[in-house]
Amino acid sequence: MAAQNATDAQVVTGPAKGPDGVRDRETVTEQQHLDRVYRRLEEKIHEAEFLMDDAAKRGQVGTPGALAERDAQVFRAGVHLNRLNSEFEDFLFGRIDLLRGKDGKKGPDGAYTSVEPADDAVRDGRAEIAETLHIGRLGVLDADYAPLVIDWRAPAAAPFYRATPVAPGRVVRRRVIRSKGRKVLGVEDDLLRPELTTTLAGETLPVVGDGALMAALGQARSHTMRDIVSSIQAEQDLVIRAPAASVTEVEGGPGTGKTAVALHRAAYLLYQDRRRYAGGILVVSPTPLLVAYTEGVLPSLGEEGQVAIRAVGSLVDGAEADTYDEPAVARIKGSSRMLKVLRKAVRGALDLARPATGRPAGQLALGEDEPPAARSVPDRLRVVAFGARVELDAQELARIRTTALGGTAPVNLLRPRARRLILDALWAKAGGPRRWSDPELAAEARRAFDEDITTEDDFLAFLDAWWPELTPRRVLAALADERRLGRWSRRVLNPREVRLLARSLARLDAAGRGPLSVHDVALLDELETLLGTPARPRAPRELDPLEALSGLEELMPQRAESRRERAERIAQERRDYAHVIVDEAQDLTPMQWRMIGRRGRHATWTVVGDPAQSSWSDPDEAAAARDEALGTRPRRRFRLTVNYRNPAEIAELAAKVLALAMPGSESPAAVRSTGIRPRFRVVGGGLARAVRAEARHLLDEVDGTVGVVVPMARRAEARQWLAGLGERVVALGSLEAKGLEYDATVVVTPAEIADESPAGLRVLYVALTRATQRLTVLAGERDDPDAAGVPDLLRD
Ligand SMILES: Nc1ncnc2c1ncn2[C@@H]1O[C@H](COP(=O)(O)OP(=O)(O)OP(=O)(O)O)[C@@H](O)[C@H]1O
Repeated sequence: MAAQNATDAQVVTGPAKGPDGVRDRETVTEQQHLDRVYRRLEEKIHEAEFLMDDAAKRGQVGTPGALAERDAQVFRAGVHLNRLNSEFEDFLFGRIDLLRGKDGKKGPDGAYTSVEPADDAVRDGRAEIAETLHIGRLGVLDADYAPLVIDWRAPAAAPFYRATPVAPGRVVRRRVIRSKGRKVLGVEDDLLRPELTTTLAGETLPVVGDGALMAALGQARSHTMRDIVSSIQAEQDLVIRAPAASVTEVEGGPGTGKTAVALHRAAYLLYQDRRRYAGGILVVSPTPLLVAYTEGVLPSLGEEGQVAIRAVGSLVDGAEADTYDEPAVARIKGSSRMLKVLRKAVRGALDLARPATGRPAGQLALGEDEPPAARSVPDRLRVVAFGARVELDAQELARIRTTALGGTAPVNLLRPRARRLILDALWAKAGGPRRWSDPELAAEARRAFDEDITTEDDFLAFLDAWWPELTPRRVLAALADERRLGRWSRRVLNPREVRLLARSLARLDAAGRGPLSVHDVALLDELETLLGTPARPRAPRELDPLEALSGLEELMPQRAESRRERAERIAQERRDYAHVIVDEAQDLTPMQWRMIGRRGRHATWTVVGDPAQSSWSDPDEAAAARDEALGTRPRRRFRLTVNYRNPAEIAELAAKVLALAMPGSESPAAVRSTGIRPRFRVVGGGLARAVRAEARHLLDEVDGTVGVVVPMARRAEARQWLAGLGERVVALGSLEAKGLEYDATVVVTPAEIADESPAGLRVLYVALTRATQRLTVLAGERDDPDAAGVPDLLRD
């Protein structure tokens, strides 16, 4: 690991490569340790199987005590089996050799806890290694409870990530072990106190190779993200292990590891406090593509099904957004001004249909399949009471509705109140209060009166039509009527905005069915809160006593749902999380912040983002909404400074756009350079041909993936351009590129991307920072390319 804490973008080169003999010997040493670890794991598997067996027998005894004991044993044994049987690519990946510490105290993992060396640990530039720790994905103790492997999240593992030559603590040598399954492939060392002569078991400490981090960064990319557990850098480790109190805010430019850090932090929090966080962490991602790209990371860290990772357009159950609004519409839908409009809409929506003049209540057409908006709102109610007809007319009904709607309670929850007011009015009109002088008899008569009326089918039909239970989708669809929307948004939206918004929602039918955009989903969520869901009797759920033990389901194959199903179920059942992680936070609109805020009212938060990559046009408004969602909770801020994704040559080009997009902001320092400069091509004989040719060229150049980033408006056609080129290449709209990375990218017509929205330059900056190895820029006419094909925006 050569570049630990390479905050100034310089690779701290490790010591010279050891001779092959030393390398082989050290590899054998680590192989022996790994063999020991696996032998111990096998013993544990046998133990676990025995426990499972034994527990099953105890279960047959059948007393409550025996059952509880069986449950606990099955659970523990199951946890072991499940973990031990997992195929880890590199179960063991690190080792640190440490000096004697200040005191002799040991932690629960069997390692010494002292961070600093004892005063006399070094004498005359000589020291002995007093402790060697191996770091891996899970902790393993030997039969005597001595640590064979320390879990990467345990406090004792922190020096592996944090020690630097400037502040080495007790660490003398840090070793990255490359292994696959049971085989050690090689080791790379990093000497943190090169000035010392250090001995290990009497021999001079051998040191081998360098470049573990660089090897990781240079690897070909696939369509799924890898974990970085063996090469987390010091500044990243500080974020991952930051205490979960209140809000942890992380900023950093493209490629600084924000997403990786956020996911590793989720795993760390689970390790720290499983009771609190299991099933209770929500990660919000900007796009379904980024969800798909990142969702394998937590399972590879041994945390399966415990964290809900959801795209911001999929946070509302049953609403899967697959459409992007044009920027002007997105801007309206995302703005907090929409809150005022929606507040009016939920109350106004009760009057959606035209009054059905002259039609008596009880003869209303209320066909089940009829869309709600087509139903008529009755303008009078007639009942028979005390042998006479009693009627409430349109004016009286309107008055009752206004009274019922007073206050801010959710509209659907006000229906019982409205019903009561109607019965009061009918009772009064029928002369009920005058008929009985005895209060008890009067109360009895009133009860009978209410019961008679409310069990009439006609009355129930009236109520359903006059105060229907509104759904968020129905109200959203109601905004598609320009005149109605104009009324509800008076002095909030201007006529042009009203037109744009209404037109964009015309995609939905009257019941709100139809394609939703990402921004519609936040509106639906807001509407759900404003409308409220009336309590309904629930079907009693059959309880299995084993379910009381958290995490058990995933261990019982015969009953288990798939892991993905489980994660989805957790997400559906939970509305309020213990920890909310927001990735690409700079892109959230005020309405989206409100939606996410509702899911983390009692949560602690980790918020990662980069203002320079924001595709939201009004950052101040979004910042205000973010403040509101996060409330007054104290915030701890971190900054990541090193770009691990882009080689310096690509980062340098992107920095030119950054200077235009956000003058004065700093680019993160690229940690490596490839010597390969970005390529420029001018679109000559047609865009499709040029893009296809360039994609082909790059597929030959790299082993992994190629991403072709196009303006949003060209998204659909771009997929056709690449047809038949295979799975390594994908086309994506500029907004979809967020958070993703490819070995090589083609950025198509930068000026068009920049012109697509007020935040277009920042969107272009995102597009230019996706490549790990190669970048080609294809300039169109609007790019005004120079003789070398360099677009105007990318020139010095
Ligand atoms: N310590 C590390 N060791 C190895 N690889 C790393 C490390 N840190 C980051 N990376 C790699 O760098 C790349 C960028 O990381 P990541 O996507 O998390 O960055 P980001 O800050 O979220 O970027 P963006 O803002 O562009 O979305 C990933 O391939 C990640 O695996």
